[in-house]
Amino acid sequence: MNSKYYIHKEGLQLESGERLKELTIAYHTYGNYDPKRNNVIWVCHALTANSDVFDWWKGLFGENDLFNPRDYFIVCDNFLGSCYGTTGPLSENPENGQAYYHDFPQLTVRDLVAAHEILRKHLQIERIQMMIGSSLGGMQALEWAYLLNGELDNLVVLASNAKHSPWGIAFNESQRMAVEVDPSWKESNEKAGLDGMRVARSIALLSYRTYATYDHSQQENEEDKTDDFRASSYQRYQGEKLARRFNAYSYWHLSKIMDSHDLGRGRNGLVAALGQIKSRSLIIGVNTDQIFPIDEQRFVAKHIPHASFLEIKSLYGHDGFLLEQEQLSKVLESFLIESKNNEQ
Ligand SMILES: CC(=O)SCCNC(=O)CCNC(=O)[C@H](O)C(C)(C)COP(=O)(O)OP(=O)(O)OC[C@H]1O[C@@H](n2cnc3c(N)ncnc32)[C@H](O)[C@@H]1OP(=O)(O)O
Ligand SMILES: N[C@@H](CCO)C(=O)O
Repeated sequence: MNSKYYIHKEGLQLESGERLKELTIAYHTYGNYDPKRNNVIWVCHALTANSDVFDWWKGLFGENDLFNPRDYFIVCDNFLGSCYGTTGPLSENPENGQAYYHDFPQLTVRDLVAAHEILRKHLQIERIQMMIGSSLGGMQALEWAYLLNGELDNLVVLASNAKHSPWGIAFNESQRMAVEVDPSWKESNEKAGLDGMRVARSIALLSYRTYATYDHSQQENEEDKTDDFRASSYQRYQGEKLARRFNAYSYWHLSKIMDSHDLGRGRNGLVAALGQIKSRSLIIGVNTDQIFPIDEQRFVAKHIPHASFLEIKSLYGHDGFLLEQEQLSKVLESFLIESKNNEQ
């Protein structure tokens, strides 16, 4: 992946009151600052992605895509608690030299944003032309946009919300229950809870896709089948695919982080908090999203002073934000052109 690493020796005070003594942040940058340092695109990735945005968001980010290293200085960092290089449950706890495993502290979206802010200062980025985040990444982007003032020109939030819903929390709790009933979850090693996580990913996928997605991609070719259905092997394969690249501790924690998301907590509620966001904003929803229904994005757009709402169409439900690059590329290009015209 060729990540870069920043080690922040001062550590981080968490919202819970606990403290991470030392913090490593893994990140990627592509391109260079323009002479005015006004070409920074910062990406806040979603649940199981990583900082290599050119790898997982091709079609939107790449050498020949809208966000390319000739025109932009692109930054993406792996967020706190994940497992792609930034401090997480498998990292060494400086207090005892062992991996944190079950002792990793509970985090909130605000802690993740505090880590992004540490990296922004380390990279001496004074102004971000556009921040883009989707799903859990969109939660971080909104939270960070609330905290930034003149430093952020444009905000793009995709398939996300301002406070996680009871429906979303229920899906997350069901996934944690799957991890917790795995007998190996009680152990302290890298493989603990992996069977449970396989089930959890299968549950999650039902919220990321739709009836129509499965109807389209998992129909049987044989008429008289009574077992071994394609949809069954698909669910199992998806669990397996995640187990090859993730760990159950991070997965468990990330779902808790998502549940913690409430932009209005301690800030006189959501409407007041959204009203404080100064950046020009584009809030995008996927018409078939079952887990972050588009009314959530309409609400966000309605209460940010300089925001517009846009709906993209997809067969893929929530995961449409990762797959509909062509539609996204067009709308984001227009958004950036309008933004430049407004500046002149
Ligand atoms: C190191 C890394 O990999 S890092 C990060 C990469 N991932 C991320 O960034 C997270 C974001 N990405 C994602 O969540 C997903 O990749 C998405 C949403 C973009 C796409 O989902 P996918 O799982 O690739 O697509 P889809 O749902 O079409 O499934 C295709 C896979 O299922 C397999 N599959 C399809 N039908 C079946 C079936 N009936 N039975 C078994 N397997 C099946 C395909 O062979 C394919 O396998 P492959 O991924 O090994 O090639
Ligand atoms: N399917 C994506 C998005 C979830 O919001 C992921 O695993 O990161």
